Amino acid sequence: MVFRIPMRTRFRGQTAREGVLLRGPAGWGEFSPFPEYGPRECARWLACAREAAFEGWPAPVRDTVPVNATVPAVPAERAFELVRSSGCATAKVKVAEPGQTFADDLARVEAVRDALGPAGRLRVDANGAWSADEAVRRLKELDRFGLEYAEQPCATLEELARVRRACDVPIAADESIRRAEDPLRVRAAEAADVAVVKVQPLGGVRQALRVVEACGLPAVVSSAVETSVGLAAGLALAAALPELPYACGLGTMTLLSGDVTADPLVPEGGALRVRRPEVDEHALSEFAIESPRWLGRMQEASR
Ligand SMILES: O=C(O)CCC(=O)c1ccccc1C(=O)O
Ligand SMILES: [Mg+2]
Repeated sequence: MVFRIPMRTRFRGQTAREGVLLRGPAGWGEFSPFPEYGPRECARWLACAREAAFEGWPAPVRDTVPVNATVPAVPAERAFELVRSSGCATAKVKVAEPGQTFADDLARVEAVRDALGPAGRLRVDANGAWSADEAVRRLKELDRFGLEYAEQPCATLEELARVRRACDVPIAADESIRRAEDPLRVRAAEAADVAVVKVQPLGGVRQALRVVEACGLPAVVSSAVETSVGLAAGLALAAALPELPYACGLGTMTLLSGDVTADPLVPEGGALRVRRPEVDEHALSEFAIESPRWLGRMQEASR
């Protein structure tokens, strides 16, 4: 069944999340690759949905997973409110949004530090938008608000490595880790201190566990802004990792305007309880759409 759920705030240039939910003997799985992704990339997203529906996941080693509040490129006052109401002790702030200035970033990050208090952890995510020189300058400036790390400040591994050598802020690789072979490149280039991993692009929980092991870096499990069905797969990965030193980016349910379960995976006291919510047929019907395009995408991904 195909769904379309409007987002509360534009994120990654998107105003709604669409995808397919499939049901198998092990439960529901979500297939929701972003619109621009081709069949080869989509095949891994589909493998993740199939694992969820037909195999299930490895046993968890913890029963709660701390999460960060995710702060889109919103005005400072909104950012403050978002973090305050999240109950999270860690926040991730989007910076370098196209059409905005560095003054906007500084104001947003300052507001988030105010909302968190001095003990909170604050990370920024530039989605690869800065050059290496720009990143070094801007991270040094933003670090007056105390940064836990900077996620993907630049696009390439070479740039990430240069920034990592030139400033004290730890570097996390996100877009640089999309395929199973990527972590080894990140490690070889000494480009990052932290690996951000997402279950759908990596092809499921088992595959992602292997990727993290091969990478040898501490992992942060992050969502692709999924329904609770997709989030549950990320949560299963975070719950099964031998070590989890950082809060995960799985607190994104509140970015969507609705969910396919009556019991959404939203953080309580800054953490998610490890579980797999039941899909609710009534909630599902509210967001169901007809879409031959999505069924075609799924077919192409299975070839
Ligand atoms: O990490 C988080 O806090 C939430 C997930 C997130 O930011 C994200 C979600 C979808 C696509 C890209 C990104 C990103 O990390 O840039
Ligand atoms: Mg990111």
